[in-house]
Amino acid sequence: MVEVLLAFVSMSGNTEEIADLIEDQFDDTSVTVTRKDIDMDGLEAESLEDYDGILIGTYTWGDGDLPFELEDFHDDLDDVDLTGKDAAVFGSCDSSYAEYGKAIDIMSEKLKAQGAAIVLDNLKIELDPQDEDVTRCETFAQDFIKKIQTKAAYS
Ligand SMILES: Cc1cc2nc3c(=O)[nH]c(=O)nc-3n(C[C@H](O)[C@H](O)[C@H](O)COP(=O)(O)O)c2cc1C
Repeated sequence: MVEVLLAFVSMSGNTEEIADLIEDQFDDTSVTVTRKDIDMDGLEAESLEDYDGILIGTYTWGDGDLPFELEDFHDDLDDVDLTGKDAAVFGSCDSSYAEYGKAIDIMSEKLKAQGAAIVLDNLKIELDPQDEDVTRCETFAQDFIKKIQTKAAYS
């Protein structure tokens, strides 16, 4: 059984909408997805070791900063070995800010530094997903599922 974690933070619901679109793509696949709203459900960094694939969603705060709710999680990842995991990062951004979606880049870099393979380009959606963004979110999820299924088939 291939297990994927879909974990996100969302202050005003935009990143959650993206997570919903991604989660839907796992229906009727052989891949099991576990959804976590980090602010509500909590998430221990070391629990990432339990999954084959990791999808993290985040909005950006301040001047290109991680949201407060992700700071401890991000720091705790220092002690977690993600070698052998496939990962990708997504989130809602706002192009009126200079550091567009920077928290997505920060989280992606951290997962990579801990050994995960970042298998897709970071997915940055402007505010809430519009029609063309829905397709981008669905394709992102489908590509991730394909990659993780292919990897499972050869391991
Ligand atoms: C105080 C503040 C600072 C922000 N800073 C950034 C930023 O640096 N870069 C960016 O792309 N978006 C920034 N945003 C925009 C949010 O990331 C954006 O509104 C996003 O859609 C929120 O996602 P959510 O609905 O999932 O919470 C900021 C928003 C606020 C309120």
